[in-house]
Amino acid sequence: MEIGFIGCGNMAKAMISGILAEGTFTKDEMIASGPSEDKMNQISEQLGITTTSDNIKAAKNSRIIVLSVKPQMYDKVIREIRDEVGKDQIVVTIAAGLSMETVERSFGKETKIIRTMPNTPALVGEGMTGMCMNPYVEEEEAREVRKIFESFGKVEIVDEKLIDAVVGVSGSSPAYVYMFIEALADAAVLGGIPREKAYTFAAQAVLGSAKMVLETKEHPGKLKDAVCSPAGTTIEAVRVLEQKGLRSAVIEAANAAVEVSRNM
Ligand SMILES: NC(=O)C1=CN([C@@H]2O[C@H](COP(=O)(O)OP(=O)(O)OC[C@H]3O[C@@H](n4cnc5c(N)ncnc54)[C@H](OP(=O)(O)O)[C@@H]3O)[C@@H](O)[C@H]2O)C=CC1
Ligand SMILES: O=C(O)[C@@H]1CCC=N1
Repeated sequence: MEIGFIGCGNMAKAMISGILAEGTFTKDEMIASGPSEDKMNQISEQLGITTTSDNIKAAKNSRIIVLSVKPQMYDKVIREIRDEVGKDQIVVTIAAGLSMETVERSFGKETKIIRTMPNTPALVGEGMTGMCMNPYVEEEEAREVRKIFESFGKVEIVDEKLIDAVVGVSGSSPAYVYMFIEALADAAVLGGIPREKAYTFAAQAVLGSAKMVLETKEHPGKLKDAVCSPAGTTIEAVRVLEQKGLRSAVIEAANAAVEVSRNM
């Protein structure tokens, strides 16, 4: 197998779907493992990849091993598979709060580790991943894993000390953005728009705004100013958002996520 996922929950499924949609690997080149045989059979039916309830089988047979369990499960899972992981295999972590040093300590030997922080929009090919690697990883190997992650979105190589900040800005942030979309859609419903259409209006406005930032490379403040007509509707909404502390709420919220990741 080219790639094996140990643990196949929300994040692994998003990544696998993204990889398959892009054709980076075929179904036959991927394996995933998890504790529940029933759940793994369901995933095999849904995604068409090989699944197993045996983590050792998934680890032993994969060139690249993605540890996609909750951070609290890492040590247990690594102890289970470590004797089967050779020095040529690449271990990719996606957990918040777990340093490469901690992961290497659990392996108890020199191990090629690539630490990443992806996000769930990988499912639709619009993920954002922060990535770093330890010195045992060859440049070519890092390039390959980067390419895999680029098959479902954008990738930035960062220093490991910045990964906690990546959790705040992109790992966790889809949740805050969904809350914003939900609230905007509620306001649309209040204004008389049917609920289903309200989500389209709200989500498309967020998507388009994000695209404007990425594609025009203009400062977001400048783009905001261009929407605000003098004495118009938007500046009134901006006034209320400032009054209610939107910016401060977002900064405090993202920083709270960063702090949890730092202290995990
Ligand atoms: N969700 C997100 O947006 C993001 C998550 N992450 C990271 O991804 C990792 C996984 O998160 P997420 O996908 O949300 O979590 P999930 O709970 O959805 O997935 C974890 C999976 O691990 C399985 N599992 C539990 N115990 C074992 C075991 N002993 N061996 C193998 N598999 C096991 C679970 O199976 P079962 O359900 O049967 O118990 C479950 O399917 C975390 O480390 C998190 O920090 C990173 C970026 C974004
Ligand atoms: O909530 C979490 O801990 C994980 C990490 C980033 C997004 N979800």
